[in-house]
Amino acid sequence: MRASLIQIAVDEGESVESRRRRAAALVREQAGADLVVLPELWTTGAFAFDAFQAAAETLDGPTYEAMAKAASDAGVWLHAGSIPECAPEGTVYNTSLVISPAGDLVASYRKIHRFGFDRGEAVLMGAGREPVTVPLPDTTLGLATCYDLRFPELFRSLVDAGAEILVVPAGWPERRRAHWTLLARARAVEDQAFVLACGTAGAHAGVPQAGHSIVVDPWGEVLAEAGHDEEVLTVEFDPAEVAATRERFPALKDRVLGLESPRH
Ligand SMILES: O=C(O)CCC(=O)C(=O)O
Repeated sequence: MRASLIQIAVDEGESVESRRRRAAALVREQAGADLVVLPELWTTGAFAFDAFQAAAETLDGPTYEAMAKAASDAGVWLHAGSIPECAPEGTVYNTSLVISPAGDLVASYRKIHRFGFDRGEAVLMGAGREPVTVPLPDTTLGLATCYDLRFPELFRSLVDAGAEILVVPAGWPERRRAHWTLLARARAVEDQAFVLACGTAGAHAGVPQAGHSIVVDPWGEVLAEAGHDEEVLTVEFDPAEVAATRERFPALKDRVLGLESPRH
């Protein structure tokens, strides 16, 4: 499988429309890849809280339209990152879209763990409730978004549902870059899965972004890592390595579920 992670720059000086055009052009340039991934909230920026409401769109809105066309022109599976989704009842969610090479929306995932404690996304957006996996022809994707990376139980539920490639679009800040790399590797090792974690470059709302998109194999080895600036990170790997790793080192089979409460 050939995957391209588009670590697009999200800077304040650029309009949403311009960035959408640039993202579509970058997706088209990935013709020949099997899977292309964009980051979290790349239309507005993950920290541009004031922009969420105005930029919120429906699942069939302008970002889906532009990305569906780009995916079908390039003939790729596209994880189009996430958008501020305006749901029919008016709630805004941080929602990822997966689009087939025919341009169909095959899955959407509303971010479950909202970031910000008592501000930002945590108060402005609704929380998703449903983990989502996406079957591709030869493997299965498990979807998570940014802050979700800190919650291993979500990833275990994706693995239990058959996920072999964990795709994590993010808008991770530079300040906590060490956590990003460490957590991406931890999720890969403990879940014996590929992790494709695609962040943004640039700076918006006073928050410099980490970049450093990363692809980790089921043994925890880093297959590729981007730098700090806008970049397309391309990597080739064999999804069958997941089954081989789980067979060779069957730690997942030793899970003990339903533990009793700790004794005091
Ligand atoms: O967990 C972190 O440090 C960053 C999370 C984040 O920026 C987000 O979920 O938008």
